[in-house]
Amino acid sequence: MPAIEVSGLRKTYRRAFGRAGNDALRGVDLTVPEGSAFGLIGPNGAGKTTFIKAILGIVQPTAGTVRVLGGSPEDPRIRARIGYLPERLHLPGAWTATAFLNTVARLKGLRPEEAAHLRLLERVGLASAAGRRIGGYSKGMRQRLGLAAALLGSPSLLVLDEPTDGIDPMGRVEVRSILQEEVRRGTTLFLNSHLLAETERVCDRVAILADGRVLREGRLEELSRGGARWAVRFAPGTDAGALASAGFQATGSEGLYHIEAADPAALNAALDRARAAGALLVELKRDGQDLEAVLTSTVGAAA
Ligand SMILES: Nc1ncnc2c1ncn2[C@@H]1O[C@H](COP(=O)(O)OP(=O)(O)OP(=O)(O)O)[C@@H](O)[C@H]1O
Repeated sequence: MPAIEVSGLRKTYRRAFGRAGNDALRGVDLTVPEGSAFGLIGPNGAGKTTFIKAILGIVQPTAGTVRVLGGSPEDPRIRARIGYLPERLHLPGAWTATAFLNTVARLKGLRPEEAAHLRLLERVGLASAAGRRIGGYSKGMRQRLGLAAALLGSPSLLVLDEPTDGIDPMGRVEVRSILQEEVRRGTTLFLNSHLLAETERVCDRVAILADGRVLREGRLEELSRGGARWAVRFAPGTDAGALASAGFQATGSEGLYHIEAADPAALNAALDRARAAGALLVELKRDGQDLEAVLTSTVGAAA
């Protein structure tokens, strides 16, 4: 059973005074497999937040169907299994983080457990600020608290709208490792982020949304077409003829070669042939497009 199954989803925001509506989603079909780490990317105004709100039952679709964790997003039993970090967080400034988590736990139908909440605050790097008023928190601290609230009760599905917004680079590394831990635990992750490097590091599937439509969807390595092609750098002085007969194509740049290898065995066999000819490997990386290039070329081609 997929974690999220959306078909023919449309959302038109009505405008006042009878003016034409604003089509935020124009017929979206999307399936998010259970246990996947799924990234939604796209330009400003593409409909990403609207899509997230629709799968959470926060906005009512104009047309189409939404199933989440096998049920309706409006079912409180389904909602209790979803952790959500919204794009714009509204936090009560006069409260402490612990009081806030206690209330969120109650709203989720969980028993407030102080020790567990403190562990959670520690996990998001807020242990030392647990007793401080939220009003005095920085933007990044507020995001971390929002993430802690989303993680309450070990949800089956984690929906995060720009989770690292305002978080410093060190903090992003921490957040990333929390998300990776959750995915390893079996949680399905649905991530909307403009930080494509984050999506690339955390997600295994990606959908590109633009102007209310899904332009591409698939496994990250399929989208980046980097699966079979490798860039290999050898130490200077290697016999170019020997490398060519080992299957490496010269690029014109000193020591840099390309090779197509369907799987790790084929890649290693080619490297063994090169080494047998005296070549010394210096650098090896996949020769695909990064997500930024995939996004800009996909959106550019559709415009
Ligand atoms: N409450 C609303 N009323 C009217 N129009 C809205 C509303 N919310 C969003 N829209 C419009 O719907 C479209 C999609 O907005 P949405 O916020 O879903 O995009 P997004 O991809 O999340 O954008 P961003 O990356 O800038 O956050 C935009 O044209 C936006 O102006």
